[in-house]
Amino acid sequence: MTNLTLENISPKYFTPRNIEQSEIWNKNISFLKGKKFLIVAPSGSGKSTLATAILGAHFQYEGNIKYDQQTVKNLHLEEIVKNRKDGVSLLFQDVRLIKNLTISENILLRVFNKDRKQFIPKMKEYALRLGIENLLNKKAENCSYGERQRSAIVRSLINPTDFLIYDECFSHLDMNNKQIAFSLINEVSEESGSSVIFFELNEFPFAHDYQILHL
Ligand SMILES: Nc1ncnc2c1ncn2[C@@H]1O[C@H](COP(=O)(O)OP(=O)(O)OP(=O)(O)O)[C@@H](O)[C@H]1O
Repeated sequence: MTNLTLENISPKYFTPRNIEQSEIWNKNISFLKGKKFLIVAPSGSGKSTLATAILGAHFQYEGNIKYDQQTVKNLHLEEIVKNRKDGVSLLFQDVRLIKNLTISENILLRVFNKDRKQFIPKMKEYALRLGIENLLNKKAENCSYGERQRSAIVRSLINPTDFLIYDECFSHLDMNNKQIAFSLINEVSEESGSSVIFFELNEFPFAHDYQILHL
């Protein structure tokens, strides 16, 4: 997928405050593969609503979301599921690791039916960068929230989709880990040619070259 388009979308179950000023709701926006975006919005303004709508997880919005020329609302469930393997992935705000699997098992789930062994060196390298290399054999349920967040970031990068979406993915990380994770996401996405779309409460407190959009 090279183009993710939002056509005049607005949520059905609530009306965002300041919707007229929004740079996204009720506008036409095209996210081009390879470009980087930071969507800034206060709590309750609809970040998770928009992120999950883009993933095709619900259709509770007016307007249309398109994957290239295809309208997401018209896709069959199997096509949406297929698309999540290589088109669009979302790191949910609540992380969603499978609690009784180890961190490495959770990470390698994103490899699907490819040969897992070939992804192990990359997993170890990313885990080392994020300081979780000693947790790979630990069950997710026994890890702290910040450790799970770092693990989920590795999972998102192990077999990257065309569009990588992150919903407040640094919320439990200290500044040092935030910067390390941000750099890793940039490096991997640039190598794979993926787009990155961050949803954040505030702008990043460090230098970046992301296009900022206010929800
Ligand atoms: N399924 C739903 N049905 C009805 N209202 C909902 C539903 N999901 C979310 N809302 C409401 O929609 C609004 C936006 O919620 P959303 O979770 O998208 O915001 P957010 O910007 O991600 O918030 P936060 O930063 O606090 O996580 C809120 O007022 C919320 O209560």
